[in-house]
Amino acid sequence: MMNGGNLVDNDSAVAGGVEDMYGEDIATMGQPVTPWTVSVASGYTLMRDPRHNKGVAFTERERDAHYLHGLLPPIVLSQELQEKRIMHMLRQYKVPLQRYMAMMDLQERNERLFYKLLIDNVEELLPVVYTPTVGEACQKYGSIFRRPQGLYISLKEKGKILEVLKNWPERSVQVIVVTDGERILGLGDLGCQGMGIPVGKLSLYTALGGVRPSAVSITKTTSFRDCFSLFLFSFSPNGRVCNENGVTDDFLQCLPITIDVGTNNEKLLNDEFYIGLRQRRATGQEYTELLHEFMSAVKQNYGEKVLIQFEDFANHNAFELLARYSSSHLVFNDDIQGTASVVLAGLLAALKLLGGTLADHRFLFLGAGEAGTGIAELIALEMSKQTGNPIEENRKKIWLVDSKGLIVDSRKHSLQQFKKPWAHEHEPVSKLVDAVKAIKPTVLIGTSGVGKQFTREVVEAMASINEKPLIMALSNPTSQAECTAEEAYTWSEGRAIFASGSPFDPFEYDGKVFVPGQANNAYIFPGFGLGVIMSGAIRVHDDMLLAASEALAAQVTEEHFKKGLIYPPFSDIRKISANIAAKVAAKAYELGLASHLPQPEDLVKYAESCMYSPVYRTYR
Ligand SMILES: O=C([O-])CC(=O)C(=O)O
Ligand SMILES: [Mg+2]
Repeated sequence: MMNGGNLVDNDSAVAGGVEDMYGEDIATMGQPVTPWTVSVASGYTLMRDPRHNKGVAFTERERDAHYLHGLLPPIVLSQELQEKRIMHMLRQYKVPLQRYMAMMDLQERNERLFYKLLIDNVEELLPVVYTPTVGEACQKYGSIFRRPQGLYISLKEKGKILEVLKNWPERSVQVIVVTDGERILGLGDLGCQGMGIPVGKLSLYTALGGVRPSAVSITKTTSFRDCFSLFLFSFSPNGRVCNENGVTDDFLQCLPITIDVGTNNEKLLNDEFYIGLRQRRATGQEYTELLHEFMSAVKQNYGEKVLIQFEDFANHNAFELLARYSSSHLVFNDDIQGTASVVLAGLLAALKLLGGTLADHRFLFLGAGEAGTGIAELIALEMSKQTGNPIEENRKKIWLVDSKGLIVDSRKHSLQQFKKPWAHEHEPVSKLVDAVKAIKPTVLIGTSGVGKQFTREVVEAMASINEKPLIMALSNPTSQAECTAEEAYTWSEGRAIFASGSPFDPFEYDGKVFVPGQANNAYIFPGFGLGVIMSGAIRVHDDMLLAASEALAAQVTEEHFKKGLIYPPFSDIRKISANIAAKVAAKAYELGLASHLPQPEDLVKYAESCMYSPVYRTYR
């Protein structure tokens, strides 16, 4: 039974909170906790433990109780002042990668301070720990490598994956984000260096969605043997030292994983600092078997209810993995489903500006991969919900262009499976601008992974067809965006409604300030995951994605619309995530997929009470 764990006094579990999953959440903030299960003669180890370290914020009483005197300068600072100091330091760095490295160092040193910074300064720091900077970090991961983060599973571990999972010190993992590094953002194959993505995504799970973090504390790395010898000296006030596995903490956690099957990136293969297997990618049966072993081992080790988020797999594997495991595992593909949900939310909100219903619009995509076809399908599904029309009818309002031109019926025989539903009757059209002129879309969506494809001609064509062209340039990072905010506003003479995957600054055109929205799946997956976890959902259902989209769209207010925004600001993300979580959980209960019974009465309040808070706890 996973109860409050050892950081919280078990007797004082309070109302609210997910009692059997979370001990240390907002609902228990006021109570003192024991930072250390195995107390030792010197507090030095406590200070080196990122999960419990507070640096100069340790109070006099804590310094007394935990043998810290002399190990710290005399000053005692508040967490707020520490935060101010580090923000000031970060702003001195002009190179984004330096900020990224400073943030990673902070995460490794003082986890709560890291999350406090991230939560309080989300709009400023999201581009540092996430897109676009995380993309550059992955490209240079070998050169900037310090302490390993996350779990690496390579071809070398074939046949032993379960053992490797057991090397990870946390037993109670709740969310896994896994990549094989083949399609990192729009940057392509970065092999093992894709690890930056699962690490970054899981930081957002915690900062934006309140799911417990993934960093490892020293207590939990203690082996049974170490525990035993320490046990001879002392034991913790609540009497719990280690269980028989040498694991001292039952909290449910996040786990970043990279599966290394090689890389086809020549530059990395020749890079002396590359951290992965120096071989070309395994494919076919070898790949399938490794992934199958992985999926089975995860279920065996962590049980049915661990949420496995697939991230940045190449198209040819992403669809298949999702299809193969969605009936046996709790799986979610962020690039297909998360992106679809966030874009649909933007469209639902944009209807207030554009008028009409979803079914009144025509959609053209550049890019027919995971994001493109995932979004297209969810739009068609929502249209069906709204109109009662069969989904095949609705698909006809949605057109996709790939690298060979408009997807049309005459190409059907040579198309990959996931593109086939979008092959409608039409003459072949090879260029995007001609497709815009032929299809006359009201909405243009870029999911190609290739930058600068929405040229002046394309945007002007959209603006000549539509009073308010809706243009979404979703490819990440910024370098891969189909066009910039400035280009969209200028070339449409200030008429475009624009959103992008990576952030752009506000832009002034003709005396008016336009604030571009960020249509990034970071709006959805943290709240979505929280909703799945708090309801104990056993499977992901498309209706849960639709519920998430509707919940996000409902957070856009009149004030946002006035600025041309179709997404609420990221600064409100914790509240937004709680609302998304509540709607997703409600849908899981309605569909009979929830296993945490009975259903809490007020799901929003419940979600909020479960969320991790980065404020320092008071130590006994
Ligand atoms: O990471 C992001 O910013 C969004 C995403 O999933 C991707 O581009 O693959
Ligand atoms: Mg992704």
